[in-house]
Amino acid sequence: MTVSKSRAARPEAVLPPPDGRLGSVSIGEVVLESGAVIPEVTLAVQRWGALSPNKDNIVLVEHALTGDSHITGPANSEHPSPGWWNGMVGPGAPIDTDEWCVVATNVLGGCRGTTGPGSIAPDGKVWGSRFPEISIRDQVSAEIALADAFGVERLASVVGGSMGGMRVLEWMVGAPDRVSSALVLAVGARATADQIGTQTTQIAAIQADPDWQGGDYHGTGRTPTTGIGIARRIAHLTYRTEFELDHRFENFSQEDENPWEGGRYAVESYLEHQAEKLIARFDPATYVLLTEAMNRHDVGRNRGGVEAALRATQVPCVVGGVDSDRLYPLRTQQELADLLPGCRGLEIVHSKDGHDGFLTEATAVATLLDETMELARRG
Ligand SMILES: CC(=O)SCCNC(=O)CCNC(=O)[C@H](O)C(C)(C)COP(=O)(O)OP(=O)(O)OC[C@H]1O[C@@H](n2cnc3c(N)ncnc32)[C@H](O)[C@@H]1OP(=O)(O)O
Ligand SMILES: N[C@@H](CCO)C(=O)O
Repeated sequence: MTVSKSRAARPEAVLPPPDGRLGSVSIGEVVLESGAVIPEVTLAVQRWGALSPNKDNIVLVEHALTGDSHITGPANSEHPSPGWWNGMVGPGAPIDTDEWCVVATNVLGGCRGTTGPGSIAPDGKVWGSRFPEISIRDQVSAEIALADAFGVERLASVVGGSMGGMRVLEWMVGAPDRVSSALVLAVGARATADQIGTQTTQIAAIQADPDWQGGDYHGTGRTPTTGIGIARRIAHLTYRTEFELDHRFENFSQEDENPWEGGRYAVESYLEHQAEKLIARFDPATYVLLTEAMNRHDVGRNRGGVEAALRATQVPCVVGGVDSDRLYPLRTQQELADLLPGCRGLEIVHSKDGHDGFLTEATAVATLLDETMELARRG
């Protein structure tokens, strides 16, 4: 991680209020793995629960690809969707906000309050295609800078699934002295060929949309909604399972529609619905940027490879995977569980929902969070 020169002179940042209201924290410049610099980075931050006097009770919750800092609570004027992990955080919840100070950010490159391609660059114009390529490691550099800004030496825990799990791994391996415990869910040590294959296809769909305009569409009145819609439909198929889709939709037609006469299949309508929901809430340029960051995910890069990197961190952790996950198959979590010295063994979430099981299987995920919070208590 690279510390901004200007950061040392900054006054300590103040956490947003403990009721989940959206806050914004400037962390100055972030120097990226590539050597490029983003000069002024602002992170959207939400917080639930009181900070302990010695600032040692923070649980950082990391969102996945299209999530954001709104992990819990209803949709509101600041957030068009309800919290993506509702039920997991709050008084008496698995991450009990009577005990823990829960912090969530919108990731570097995001589109829900954090600096990203749709933000205004220092020259007063939208970043657009000029926004530098980033990595998962860069996203964690920004989060470490945020902890510095709050004067927090060590997180009690960092937890997350999918792209959130990638950031958990980068914390554990890149800053092991700053994390007391972790939950790594539904992710692997590096991107697989299958993931890169489907993800680059999603990027191609967005970039083939004439409204993409080389990534400089912000402010033109044209947005590559068709492209991101197709990307989401492809992605959503990877998030669910063949069995669950066929059980629900078989080869049914959608209600009054007839596929022989230009109508849709039920599963087609379902995927279009998922696409429309994402189109309404997500910037295609962020989708491309974050998807490329996931393609680059490799916790072993410049650390002697995956095995050396994972074996070198002693952070106590829980590793969980979903048995029906075709995108991040269990073998990828088994590798993590085998190589991470702080893991007692792989924990398997049983689900029909595939990769989305880390979002839908509330009871099983709550159990994993309980175990992680127990590790956090041991410090
Ligand atoms: C990391 C993050 O968490 S990001 C933020 C939240 N997550 C996402 O957006 C990820 C994408 N979404 C999903 O993966 C899932 O919808 C989840 C995980 C949120 C919920 O999963 P499930 O509860 O299994 O929902 P499911 O996949 O059945 O989708 C239900 C929706 O499909 C709609 N639907 C079902 N059948 C059809 C159909 N034939 N035609 C059109 N729409 C349909 C339902 O009406 C419902 O709509 P709504 O969500 O607007 O109320
Ligand atoms: N449903 C998740 C999938 C990626 O893990 C998302 O939209 O972020």
